[in-house]
Amino acid sequence: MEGVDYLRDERSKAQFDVETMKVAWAGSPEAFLVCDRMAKLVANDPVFEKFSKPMLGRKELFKNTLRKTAHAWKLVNDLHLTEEEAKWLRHYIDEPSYTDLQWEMFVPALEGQGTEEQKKKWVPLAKTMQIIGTYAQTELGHGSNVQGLETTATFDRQSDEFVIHSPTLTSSKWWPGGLAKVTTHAIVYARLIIDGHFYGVHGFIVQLRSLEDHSPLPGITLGDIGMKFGHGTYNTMDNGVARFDRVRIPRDQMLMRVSQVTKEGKYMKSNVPRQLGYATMVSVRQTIVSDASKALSRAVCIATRYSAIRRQFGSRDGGPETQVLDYKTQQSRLFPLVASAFAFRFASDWLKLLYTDVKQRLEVNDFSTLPEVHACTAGFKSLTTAATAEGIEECRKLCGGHGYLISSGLPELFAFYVPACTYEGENVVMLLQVARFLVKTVSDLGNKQPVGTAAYLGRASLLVQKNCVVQTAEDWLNPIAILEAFEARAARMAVGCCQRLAEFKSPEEGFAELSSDLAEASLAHCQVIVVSTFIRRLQQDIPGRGVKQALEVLCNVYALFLLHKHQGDFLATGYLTPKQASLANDQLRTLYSKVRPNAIALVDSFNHTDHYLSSVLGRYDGNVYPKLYEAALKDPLNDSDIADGIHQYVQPILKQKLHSSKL
Ligand SMILES: CCCCCCC/C=C/C(=O)SCCNC(=O)CCNC(=O)[C@H](O)C(C)(C)COP(=O)(O)OP(=O)(O)OC[C@H]1O[C@@H](n2cnc3c(N)ncnc32)[C@H](O)[C@@H]1OP(=O)(O)O
Ligand SMILES: Cc1cc2nc3c(=O)[nH]c(=O)nc-3n(C[C@H](O)[C@H](O)[C@H](O)COP(=O)(O)OP(=O)(O)OC[C@H]3O[C@@H](n4cnc5c(N)ncnc54)[C@H](O)[C@@H]3O)c2cc1C
Repeated sequence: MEGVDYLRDERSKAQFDVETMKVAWAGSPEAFLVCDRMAKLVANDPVFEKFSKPMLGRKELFKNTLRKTAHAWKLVNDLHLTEEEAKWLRHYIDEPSYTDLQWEMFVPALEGQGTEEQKKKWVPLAKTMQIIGTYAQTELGHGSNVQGLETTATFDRQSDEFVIHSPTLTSSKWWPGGLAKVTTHAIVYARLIIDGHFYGVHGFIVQLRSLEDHSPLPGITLGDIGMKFGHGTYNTMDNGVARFDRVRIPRDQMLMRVSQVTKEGKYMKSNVPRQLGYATMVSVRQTIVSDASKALSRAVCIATRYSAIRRQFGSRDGGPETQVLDYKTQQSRLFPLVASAFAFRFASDWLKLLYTDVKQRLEVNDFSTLPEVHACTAGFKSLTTAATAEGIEECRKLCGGHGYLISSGLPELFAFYVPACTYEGENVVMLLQVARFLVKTVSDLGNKQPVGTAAYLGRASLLVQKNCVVQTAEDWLNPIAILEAFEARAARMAVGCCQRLAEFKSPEEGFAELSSDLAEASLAHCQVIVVSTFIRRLQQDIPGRGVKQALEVLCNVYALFLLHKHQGDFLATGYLTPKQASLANDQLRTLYSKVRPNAIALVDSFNHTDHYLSSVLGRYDGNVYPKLYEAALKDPLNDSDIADGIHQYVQPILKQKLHSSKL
């Protein structure tokens, strides 16, 4: 029956004001209004329909996304949307497309690495979509090792040009989004060569296609790299390959904020560190953290609503069976993920502030906080994407068999999300960047007091000696106890690694040998920051009936779940006793009971539309079974009772005359 809310009873149990929680989740009343408006705009526009996507072939998928992207751009202009609104519009359209690269990478690369003159020329062209650009860094042979890229940019003094060339097969640019069929320009990362000397990898603005007829320019070979994991998700995007055969570009198309090449061929370094050439990656990693909370919130919304509808076992005297959401095992798998979505949300808000601060500093050539911001963005990127990818898969399993149906929304979400663990810095490689920062910080403790996110390491000598004072399960509700446990474990792991590094012949050899331990120490460090960010968020004013209390429960769930998951670390580093670890787990069970009545209201607070969720299991009204049936009937195989191929391939088998020996 239409109009019935099958989750009404669940919603009535909420102990907090959902509307205010929506604002807390969005970040501010203004942010909530923008998201809400853009979500509804997309949900109510038939052009953005996406339920038929799984049935489309590759070419149709790609064209369908081009059509949606063109419509979105028209809306941006017709409705005079701000950049922020346009970003949310893209988000809710929910289809990887060339515009992701245009806005998340091409424009930021121009803005961050271009000179004032270059920005003046190129940024307006990009922002009005008169040119469409991508970020062409990765090659067939190298992705993580940026300094190992092989594409060359050789300066030709005579013509005042750079010659962009792909000298080997492995130097082919490979992966850039939009490159295969759409983009007219790219920031191509290449080794700069002047008079036979190498000057490291730099970014160059290269025009790829004619602005008249869209054909590739002479000397440039472009193509698609082929189908990717999952069907209807990343295959909407034309990730591409590019080869350059001595393609000439004017000298002023090298991005010259970090270093310049004069027309005489002199290489000049600005007063800025070369790492600024990596600034675009910092910017996108920060966005990826924010996207992690969105993707995880989507998965847990589906799994929580479905778990309230789904019933198995426990019926007595013909009464209703137990909602699977009431099983402690279901809660212990699901509620930490709900809590993680909130933790990542607040961590990303904080990271945004940190990034905004560093951006302002970079503009006035203050590079002092760049290493810390790089470590934070790299570490958070790794922590949040790994947990989100695992979380989406866990949500699929939490939905039992139906979770495996495309109509559950979870397989496509997983396929769409999982490359985030690889792109923009492979997750382990990113943790090793955090490790470099940690090793430096710990090694320097005698000379320099660490600040910001590493400040707790300044108390390392104390943290390696102190023991946990928790005596009861209730003691684990104290944020000071929680935070100290995380700091002590992280400090002990980092200090332990540094002590063992000293036993090796060289730091490089030690770093390579201990890299697994270093990656674990880095994760522990990042968890300190995420937990402390959540705790600090709760120290702020949070209006609304019961909102702060509900968030406090989630904060404790997040922290104690991590403590339970990594109790091996906490015990091995000697800060906790097994009894204290067990008390934490007791408290965790109590906390799950506190989350239970609020479960549906918490996921309602994400304010996700049914369009965005695209999940029969996660429908707002909980009308799962009739809609599952309806969705199944729409499968093309159900167009007729007798499918194509039955007469040709099945009936002959059924009608075969068997020899008696085979009977
Ligand atoms: C939200 C929308 C999504 C849009 C779709 C996304 C589509 C995907 C796009 C992409 O994937 S684009 C390609 C992204 N590629 C990568 O992320 C490559 C990963 N590799 C690297 O980032 C680096 O090369 C490295 C692994 C971090 C460093 O390797 P290496 O040790 O060789 O570095 P060096 O060049 O020698 O520099 C080391 C020095 O620099 C510091 N550093 C490294 N990165 C940064 C940075 N981003 N910002 C600031 N500083 C950085 C590093 O810590 C070292 O410092 P020191 O220890 O020497 O002080
Ligand atoms: C969907 C998608 C979209 C992308 N879009 C773009 C784009 O628009 N533009 C672009 O330029 N690129 C893009 N990329 C490429 C992406 O940035 C790279 O794939 C990524 O940086 C990882 O590099 P890699 O493929 O070389 O992995 P590798 O580095 O080859 O990783 C393979 C394995 O080696 C390990 N490893 C590597 N180095 C080390 C080390 N030092 N220590 C220990 N272990 C190590 C890794 O942990 C991993 O397990 C995209 C990739 C994907 C999947």
